[in-house]
Amino acid sequence: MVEEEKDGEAQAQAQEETTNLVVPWMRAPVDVSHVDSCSLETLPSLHPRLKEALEKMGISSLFPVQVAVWHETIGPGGFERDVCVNSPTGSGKTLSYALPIVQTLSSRAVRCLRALVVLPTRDLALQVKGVFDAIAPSVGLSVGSAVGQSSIAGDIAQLIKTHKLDAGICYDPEDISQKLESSAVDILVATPGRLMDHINNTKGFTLEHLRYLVVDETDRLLRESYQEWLPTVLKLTQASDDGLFPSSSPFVPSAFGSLQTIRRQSVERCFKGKPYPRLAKLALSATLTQDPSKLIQLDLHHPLFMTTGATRYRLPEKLECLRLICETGVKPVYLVGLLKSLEGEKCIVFTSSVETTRRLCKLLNFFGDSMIKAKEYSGGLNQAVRSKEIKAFRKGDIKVLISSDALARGMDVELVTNVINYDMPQYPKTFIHRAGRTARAGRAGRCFTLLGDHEVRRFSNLLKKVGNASCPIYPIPPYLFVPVRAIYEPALAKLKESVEPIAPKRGRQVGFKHNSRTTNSQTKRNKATSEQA
Ligand SMILES: Nc1ncnc2c1ncn2[C@@H]1O[C@H](COP(=O)(O)OP(=O)(O)OP(=O)(O)O)[C@@H](O)[C@H]1O
Repeated sequence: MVEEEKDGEAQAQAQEETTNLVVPWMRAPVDVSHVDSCSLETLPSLHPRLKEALEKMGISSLFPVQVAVWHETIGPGGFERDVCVNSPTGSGKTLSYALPIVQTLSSRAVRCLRALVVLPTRDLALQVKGVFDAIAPSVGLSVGSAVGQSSIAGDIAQLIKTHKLDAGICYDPEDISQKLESSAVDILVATPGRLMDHINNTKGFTLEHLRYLVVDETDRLLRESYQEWLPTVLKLTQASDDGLFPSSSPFVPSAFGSLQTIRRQSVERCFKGKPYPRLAKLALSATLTQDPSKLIQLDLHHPLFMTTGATRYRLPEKLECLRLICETGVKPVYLVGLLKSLEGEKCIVFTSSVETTRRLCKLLNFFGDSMIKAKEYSGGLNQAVRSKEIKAFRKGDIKVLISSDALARGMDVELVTNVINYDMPQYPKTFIHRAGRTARAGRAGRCFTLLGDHEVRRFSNLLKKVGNASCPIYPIPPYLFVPVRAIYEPALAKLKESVEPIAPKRGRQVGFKHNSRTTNSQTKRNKATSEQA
C-alpha cells in the first residue's frame, strides 16, 4: 500500500487551495476548543466495566474531543448524525470513536461484525487495534484485524467462526454440505487492500450487519481509491439498509444463499434497539479535507462537523517550533550538532524520501560511536524490520529514528520529545502530521526544521498556513558543532564507498545529497517515488 505523502498530497493541496468552496454543514461546526475535559466519574452513561478498563490504561478523564464525540453518539446525539472530526494530532481521536462504539456494542446479544475501522497503513491499524483491545474485551466484545503483510489464512482463522448446521434450521437444500460461517469478531480494524481481499474472497465474511464505519486519517484514505474500497463498503451496507440481499450485489459471492436473510433478521432481533439501524459514519483527521468532491464519497447522513478553533489547521498547544539555518553543503553537521544537544531524548528525524532516509542513517552511523546511533524506518524496509525498529524505539532502546513520511501520520510513540525536519516538508499537512509525532496528549514537544537560505521564505509561508507565526532560530552551542565538522568529510567518504551509486539519469547526481539545494531538487525528483507498506 502506498504510504508516502507525495504526488497525491501535492494534488490534494493544490485542489483544496484553488477551491474555496466549503460545504454548508462545515460552516457551522461544533468548536471543540470550547468543550472541557470530563472525568470518568461524571461522564454520563459510561459502562462501569469500560470505566475500569480506561482506568487500567491510566485514563482518569476524557479529552475535549472525546467528550464532544461522546455527547453526539452516546449522549443526546445518539449516533443520529454522521460525525466529521478535525482535531489536532495527539488530541485523542482514536479513543473518541473507540469508546462510544464499544459502549454501544456492549449491549449486543449475538456476535457479528458491527464496526469497521479503516486506516491507511498496517502499523496504524495495529496501533488502533491495540486501543480497542484495551477496552472491548471488558464488555465481552472481540476485536480483529485485517492488514497487509500478514497471513490471509491467519486472518480468516481469527475472523471467521465455522459452525455445524443445526438440524432444525431452514436452509437451501443445494447447500446441504456446507457448514455455517459467522463472524468471530464484533469489531474489525483493517487496511483497505486487505479488507477488499476479504470482501471478495473470504467465505463467510459479510458486512451485512455493519452499524459503524470509521474512516480514520480520512483525507489520506479519500485521496486514493485503494481498489474502490469505500464505494464497495457503502454499496454492501446500503444493500443491507434497504433490506436487499447482500448476496445479490455483484461484489460478494454468496456463501449462504437464502439462509443469509434468515440469519440477518434473527441476529438483528437479538440486538437491543433498532431492528435495522442506519450505518453511522465517523471520519477523522488532524487535517480533514474540506474538498466537497472528496467528502461526497463518504455519502454522509446529516453530518456534524467538529473542529478545534477558528483556523483550518491547528498545532498542539505545547508544541514549540524552532528552525536552524544551515550553511550550504554541511546540513548533516548541523543535524549531528542538534542531536548532540538533545542527547538522551527520543527524536524522529524526517527526510523527504526512502533513499535520503537510508543514506542519512548510514552517514550518521559513520560519524563514530561517540556521536549518534540512529536507526532507519521507511517503506524501503520490509515489514519485519520496520516492526522491530519501531518496537525498539517505543522501548527506548533506540533514541534516534530517521524516517521517511511513512511514520508521519498517526503513529503514537510515547515520550518522543523532538521531531526534526531534516528536509523541509513541502506541504502544510505534512508539517502538521510530522510535528504531531511529539507534543501529544497535552505533553510538551519541539519541532526543529533545518533550512537552507533559499528555503527560509517558503518555510515562513508554510508556517502561516499552519497558523504558526513564531519559529525562532535554535542556536547550537559551538562546542557541539565544531568537533562534528572535523569528522564530516571522512564520514561522507565512507558513505560514498558503502552505498551503491544510483543509476545515473540525465542531470542526476550520484551519492549523498548533503547540500540543501541538491536535497531540494532531489525532493522534486523523488516525488514519483512511492513507498510500499
Ligand atoms: N483521555 C485520555 N487521557 C490520557 N491520555 C489519553 C487520553 N486519550 C488518549 N490519550 C493518549 O493520547 C495519545 C494520543 O492519542 P491518539 O493517538 O488517539 O491521538 P490522535 O488525535 O489520533 O493523533 P493523530 O492525529 O496524530 O493520529 C495516545 O498516547 C493516547 O493513549
